[in-house]
Amino acid sequence: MNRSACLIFNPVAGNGDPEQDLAQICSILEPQIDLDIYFTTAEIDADQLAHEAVGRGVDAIIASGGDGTLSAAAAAVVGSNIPFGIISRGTANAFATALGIPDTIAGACQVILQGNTRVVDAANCNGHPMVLLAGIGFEAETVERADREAKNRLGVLAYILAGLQQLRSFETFEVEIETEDRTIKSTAAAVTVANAAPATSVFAQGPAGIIVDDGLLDLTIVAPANKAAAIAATFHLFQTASTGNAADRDDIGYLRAKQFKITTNPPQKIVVDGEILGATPVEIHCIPGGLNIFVPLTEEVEPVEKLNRLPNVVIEDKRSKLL
Ligand SMILES: Nc1ncnc2c1ncn2[C@@H]1O[C@H](COP(=O)(O)OP(=O)(O)OP(=O)(O)O)[C@@H](O)[C@H]1O
Repeated sequence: MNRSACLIFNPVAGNGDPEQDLAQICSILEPQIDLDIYFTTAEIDADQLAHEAVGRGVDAIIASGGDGTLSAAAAAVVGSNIPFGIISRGTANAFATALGIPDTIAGACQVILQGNTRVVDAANCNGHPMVLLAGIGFEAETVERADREAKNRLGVLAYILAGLQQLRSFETFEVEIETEDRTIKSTAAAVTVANAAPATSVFAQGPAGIIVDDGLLDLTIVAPANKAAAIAATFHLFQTASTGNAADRDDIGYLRAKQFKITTNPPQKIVVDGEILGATPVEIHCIPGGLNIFVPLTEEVEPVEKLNRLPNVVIEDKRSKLL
């Protein structure tokens, strides 16, 4: 018997041809999965459609669109234990990259067909579900600058140009960060709290690796003294993220905690999973194991060991004694 799933499809996401995209998805999935297809509209978003699907008790929910659609649908699925699949068709595709899911339609569909799922954390930001990250300050301003029209014209370059423009009006703010056991006060240009983040979300890349199922959130604070330092700090984060190292500059700090309460002076805009969501103060807490996501099958990595050339080495296999 075929599996079944609710497919939530944003027909205006990205720059592709939505009819072709949908036809491709159906041609790959429908031989094995009965799809019940719902389209987002300007009035009915992925969040509402996913909520309704959860209410109907569907077997699986698949969302296809840009990061906005995927995050909104994921948010509605948090805590339901319903397997969730994503097919990225957006500009940045941060959601797929952060979770190691292919960002091509064919690749993403294969992952769903394989049926392998992984339980990952989610988070809650001022009452709204969050899967990837919340950006305060610089990143929020950049996202706001990269509007729909610019994204249609320029794709991911729209974010880069918006970032460069934003750097011209570089500003810092006072920030107070409260965790379950500490309060930290500093000045900052950007504060990012990540549950999961692709390497391209540079302002989330203070720590060496963001673990998506550790029950903790990673906060990065970027506090450059001036524009030149801001550029250098951004470049440093870009480099360290690409090489998998933790940031090592005095004006970049990071810490892990289960929850953060962040207050700024003056108030700063917040972007959550790519969408502007009000302004500070903000409270964010981790929801351990909140999502059950279709992810690629990965080969088990054998623990590495190297013993055989040690001088006078003797290795005794205890299991053979028991036989
Ligand atoms: N049928 C529709 N007509 C107009 N707007 C829509 C429709 N369906 C969804 N939207 C809007 O699309 C936005 C979400 O777009 P989404 O993030 O999926 O794509 P994107 O902007 O192309 O991708 P990215 O976030 O990667 O830049 C939401 O603001 C939603 O209201």
